[in-house]
Amino acid sequence: MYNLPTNTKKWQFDIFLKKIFKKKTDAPFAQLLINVHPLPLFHVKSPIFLFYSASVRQGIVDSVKRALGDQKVKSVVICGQNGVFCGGADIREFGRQMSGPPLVPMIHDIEAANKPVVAAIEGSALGGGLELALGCHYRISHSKAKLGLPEVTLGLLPAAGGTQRLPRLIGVPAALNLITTGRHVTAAEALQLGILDHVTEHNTVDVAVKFALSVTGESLDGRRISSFSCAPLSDLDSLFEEAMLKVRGAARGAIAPVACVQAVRAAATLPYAQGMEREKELMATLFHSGQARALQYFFFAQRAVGRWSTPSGARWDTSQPRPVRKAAVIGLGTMGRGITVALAQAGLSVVAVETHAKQLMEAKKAVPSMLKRGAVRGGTTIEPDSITYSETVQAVADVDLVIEAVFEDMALKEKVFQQLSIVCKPDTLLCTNTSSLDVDHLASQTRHPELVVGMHFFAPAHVMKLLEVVYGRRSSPAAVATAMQLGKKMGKVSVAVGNCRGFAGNRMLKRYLEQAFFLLEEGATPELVDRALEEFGFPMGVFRMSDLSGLDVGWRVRKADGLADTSLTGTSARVRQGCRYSPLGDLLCEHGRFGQKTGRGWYQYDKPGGRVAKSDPWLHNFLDEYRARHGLVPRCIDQQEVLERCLFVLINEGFQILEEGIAAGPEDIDAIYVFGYGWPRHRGGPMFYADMVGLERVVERLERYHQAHPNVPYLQPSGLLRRLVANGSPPIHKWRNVIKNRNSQL
Ligand SMILES: C[C@H](O)[C@H](C)C(=O)SCCNC(=O)CCNC(=O)[C@H](O)C(C)(C)COP(=O)([O-])OP(=O)([O-])OC[C@H]1O[C@@H](n2cnc3c(N)ncnc32)[C@H](O)[C@@H]1OP(=O)([O-])[O-]
Repeated sequence: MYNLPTNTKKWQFDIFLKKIFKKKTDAPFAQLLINVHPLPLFHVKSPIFLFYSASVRQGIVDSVKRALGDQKVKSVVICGQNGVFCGGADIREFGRQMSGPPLVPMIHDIEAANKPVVAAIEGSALGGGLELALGCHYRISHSKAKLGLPEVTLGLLPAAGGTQRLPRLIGVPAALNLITTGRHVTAAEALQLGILDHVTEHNTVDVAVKFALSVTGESLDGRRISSFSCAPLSDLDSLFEEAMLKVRGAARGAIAPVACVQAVRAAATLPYAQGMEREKELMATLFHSGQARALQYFFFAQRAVGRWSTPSGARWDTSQPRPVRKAAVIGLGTMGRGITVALAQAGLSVVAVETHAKQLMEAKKAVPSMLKRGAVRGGTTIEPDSITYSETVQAVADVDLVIEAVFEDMALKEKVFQQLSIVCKPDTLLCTNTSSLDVDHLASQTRHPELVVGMHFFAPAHVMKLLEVVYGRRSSPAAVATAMQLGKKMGKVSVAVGNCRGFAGNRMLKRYLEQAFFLLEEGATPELVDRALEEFGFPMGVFRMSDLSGLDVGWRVRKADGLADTSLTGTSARVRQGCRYSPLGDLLCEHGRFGQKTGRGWYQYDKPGGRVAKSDPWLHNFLDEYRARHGLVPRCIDQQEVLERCLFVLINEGFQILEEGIAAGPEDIDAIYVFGYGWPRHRGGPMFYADMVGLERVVERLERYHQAHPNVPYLQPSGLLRRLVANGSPPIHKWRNVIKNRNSQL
């Protein structure tokens, strides 16, 4: 077996072949194993996209041509390098001018070859990588490999024959599922589906070589997938109608899944060549789309947040995380239970503490069933004794890290941190799951404030991917690094943010919610506002979401802030600290309308805990009376205004957060909103959306709404937003430079 360095030039490859031929001619098996240009993958800094980097594609095209043209070569094995086959196209290249030999003809040449070509798959065979393997006559894989056509997650479709060959190989229903979801499958599932011919635990290339030798000279007619027909289906139309309904329902406006269904339909209804034309046509509708740009931006954004930094100069690559083997959770309410489950699922031993006997009992029942459901979903098994329960904080004396998740009340949390500071080992990290309270204040309750950080989980904590890691003024780099790493170990996307009221996510959400309330005052209805946001792509509009999370949660915070005072009348009823305020949410709560949990909120539900929201005539009367009482004349509000007021204030607060250094870059805010608040991924995130809409337009609209509502100061465009526009609205990947120059802190 011969390996070539990745940057092998064509002429070097020729010399390599000459040397091989010279040396091996007398070898027993004259069939030459052509390691068709080792395909390095995922070496950071190494080029990943082998098919689209012209030189690599040229290298592959040349070596395959040479191998296929050489009479002495009886079979070919295509394999990767460093245990990875190929992750498909280099996504970074999509924004650039494409060059070099096209992918499709190369795969055709391999498929049409008159000698067996075997793909030896290790690590990943994704996108164009799997499409190459589908062009081969046989596919051998290592048992740990992952395979898939994830193009739809990048706003694209498999455009190198994947939509035409996969349905012919494994059938339309299975291919539809893989292509419209973009999910990765294990080698075992790929074998069961019929994608693979053999799975091995051993050296895949060796097995592939032996296999390639064993099939030398055999007919390949039955091995050229493009010549297959799709397995007949009883009712093709209803299958595709159903599939289209399903993707449209799940896609919430994303266009790639719809195009994927159309492309697979072509495979089921058209001859291969016409199907390939259809695939090409559909890819052309996606390739330069805004959604594809948004999804490809987000592919890198969610990886960029791992490279965190803080204003004090702490960074991901210079801060050493501490090992965390044993953790504790204080408070076993809804959040505490979810965090306990997530820690156990990450393989940690957990001490779960609840001082209220009833709540402890309920948690002891709930947590095991949550773990069981998780085990079924994730195929994971949890050691039954990995969680121990206790009624006293003393039980956490020997843990490495504690997450406090008691009721959202500062006085209660202060007491817990004072206790922990006494009970725990001096180097134990003390973390709080508060969603808005002051982390620095809690740190000041302890002997080691440098070991205090926020770990803000999102409900349900064992399901939601987002984790805001909140660093305080005195949090040490090691404390931040440890929390970030633990988050990753729990399968979370951890985003480092600074300590301020509501941190990043909830701080922006407050502005979004307030604008929604103001829109109701001015004539909108919850239905109109929610429809606009759901058509934009949110899974739930702001009012349906509030009903789900409970109106009383926000009410408690507003009361704690001294805002929720419905005894005020006249103009002062709708003004707080000189700014406009809407008591609508407070009034609803005073009517006991907390949302789904009470069966009444902004909508009505068939019973307390009901999930299906129905318009509520009571609510509409209540709004009419409220407007009349405050002399508000309702006006016609369209979806555009709803979107601009709700989303642009959220975005503007995002810029304010970047300006203050609370978040290091736009990717952090976009990851927070996509993974924590349902911002549609195919819109990239709030900051990317602002870049797409145009920063000038965002400024112009905000100024227009501020003129109309001068007592809403945060409608004024933030300084950073104005500065970016003054700097010619540079593209989003250049914003960090503008931020850096302004903010010496960063
Ligand atoms: C014609 C054809 O039909 C079409 C058109 C296509 O083929 S479209 C392309 C289809 N292919 C994909 O969608 C595969 C995408 N990649 C992944 O799913 C994962 O990467 C992975 C393979 C499962 C490995 O996960 P990982 O967790 O081990 O490492 P990582 O942190 O994710 O990645 C490690 C580093 O590699 C970078 N990277 C990974 N895949 C990349 C890719 N395809 N292009 C460019 N960079 C990539 C990534 O940004 C990171 O960089 P940095 O942050 O270190 O600077």
